[in-house]
Amino acid sequence: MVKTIKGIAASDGIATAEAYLLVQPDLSFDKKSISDADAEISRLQDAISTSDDELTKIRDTAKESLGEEEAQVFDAHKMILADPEFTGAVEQQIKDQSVNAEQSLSDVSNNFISIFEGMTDNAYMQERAADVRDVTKRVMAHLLGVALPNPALIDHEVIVVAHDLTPSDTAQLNKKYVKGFVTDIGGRTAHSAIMARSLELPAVVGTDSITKDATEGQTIILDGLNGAAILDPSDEDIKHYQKLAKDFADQKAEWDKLKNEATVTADGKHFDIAANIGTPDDLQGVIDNGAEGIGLYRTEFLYMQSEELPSEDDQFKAYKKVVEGMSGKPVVVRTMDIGGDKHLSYLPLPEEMNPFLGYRAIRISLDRQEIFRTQLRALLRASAFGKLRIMFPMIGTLQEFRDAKKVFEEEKTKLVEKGVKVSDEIQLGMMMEVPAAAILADQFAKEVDFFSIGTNDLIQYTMAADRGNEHVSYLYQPYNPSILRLVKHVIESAHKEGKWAGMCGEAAGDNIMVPLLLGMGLDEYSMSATSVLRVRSLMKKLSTADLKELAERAVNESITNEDNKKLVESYINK
Ligand SMILES: C=C(OP(=O)(O)O)C(=O)O
Ligand SMILES: [Mg+2]
Repeated sequence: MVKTIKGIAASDGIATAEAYLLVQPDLSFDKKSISDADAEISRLQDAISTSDDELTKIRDTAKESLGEEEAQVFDAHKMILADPEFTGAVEQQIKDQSVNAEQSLSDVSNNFISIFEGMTDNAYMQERAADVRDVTKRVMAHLLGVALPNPALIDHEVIVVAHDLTPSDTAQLNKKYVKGFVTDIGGRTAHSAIMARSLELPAVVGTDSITKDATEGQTIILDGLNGAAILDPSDEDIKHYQKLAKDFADQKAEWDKLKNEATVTADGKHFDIAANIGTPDDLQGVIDNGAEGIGLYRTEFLYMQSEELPSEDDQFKAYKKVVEGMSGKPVVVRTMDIGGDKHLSYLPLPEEMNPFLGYRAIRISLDRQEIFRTQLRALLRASAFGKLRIMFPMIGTLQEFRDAKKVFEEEKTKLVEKGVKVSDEIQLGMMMEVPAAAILADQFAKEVDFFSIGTNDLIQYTMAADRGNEHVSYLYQPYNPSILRLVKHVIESAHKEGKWAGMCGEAAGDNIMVPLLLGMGLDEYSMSATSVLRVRSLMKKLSTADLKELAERAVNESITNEDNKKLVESYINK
């Protein structure tokens, strides 16, 4: 029977395919005493050998579809299974303590994990903890006879159904077969949603219940435009959505015509529309969509896709590729923004009650300066190949900005002394995403070269509402006058000091927000590459002269987010 599940529209597009449940099974077990140790060891060996066969298959498929680097992690898993120190210890404990294989595996694995995680001065060994955890899960699933989802083995078109997808889960999806995803939790500005938009994968998040509603192999229509998943659709539904998909494709073809045009409003004012990227692989999408620069390169994805801290040379290659690939157009690179919902398996962070308010971004960089300095050296070297700008994430105090700038200057001086070529025109700016900094924007503006407003975090922190929590997603209110006042203050403060202000949060590509931002004089708009042409088309129809007054009303007269949504809608439809 047809069932429609509502959620949050996270990435545009419509897709129809079979459901693939990416759901972690229950791996809990009871401790049992056993009398026949040999039989128990043979059960363990069967589970290990099945896991090993499975890993060979996964590695080969991953290599073909995702590349050598992504496949290497599975080799590391196979090595653990082949390591007699690990498997021998599990067998020994079964014999010595007469316990079941599940208990012994769990004890030995926990022991290895805590030893590896304790090696705080050896990043390589720390990484092995994540591998042991993963491989233990696989063997445990076989011991318990439950199925573990293996997304790397997907070989036909599917829509992934999951409770949640981490950014690294999302990075591993093979676009050839995965046509979209739908999750129980999450919000529009969570990083997996942002990645879905850059991968052009339709996505619906925050449905609350999709993992319970959908069954493996069931047909799903995913409506990423309106935020719905239709399970077991009728012929009529299929026809309706085919029409919607066609209209969307026609609309996109219309926008495509603007690809080689500059972004100019109806009254002849030029604005820069830039794109946000996560990896150098996203560059093609930026060029295909005619962006006038890169306004945010989220470099943490380079760290997340690596098995260890990326070396200076590896980083240099990635940054050079992006800067060079943009052929002289500006590229704003943000230094590593780890923490919150972005993790590195090889850099275990302390368990925190509130990770978004914790040890993250510039706070880590200033504390672990060897990581920060390596990144800055790689960036400085890449600066010789194009128009590089650097910004720091999560700056909350002027002291943090000054400290980060000092480290940058020190690394620059050292490289110049060594005769390394670096650009003398690198602008240094900051993300405006912490309310404390936005309120003091007038003071920061004297010391930075530019601001880039990160509305995803600025809204989360101003409204005190977790950006990834669907239960409070109604508080994601970009047009709320409280947010608009902060944004206006940031833009005006920049302009007073002769600096520029951009926005790289998701709101920069929002149809209601854009007219307000034009009215406030925002200089640069950076968004998912797939939004660039839609926004260029919108700006062509707008006149900044009228919008100044509209923005004034939105900031000074309106009280709610809804008021402002209506205000802009009635202006556009007039
Ligand atoms: C652009 C932003 O950064 P991120 O989404 O990576 O936190 C933001 O916070 O708005
Ligand atoms: Mg942010």
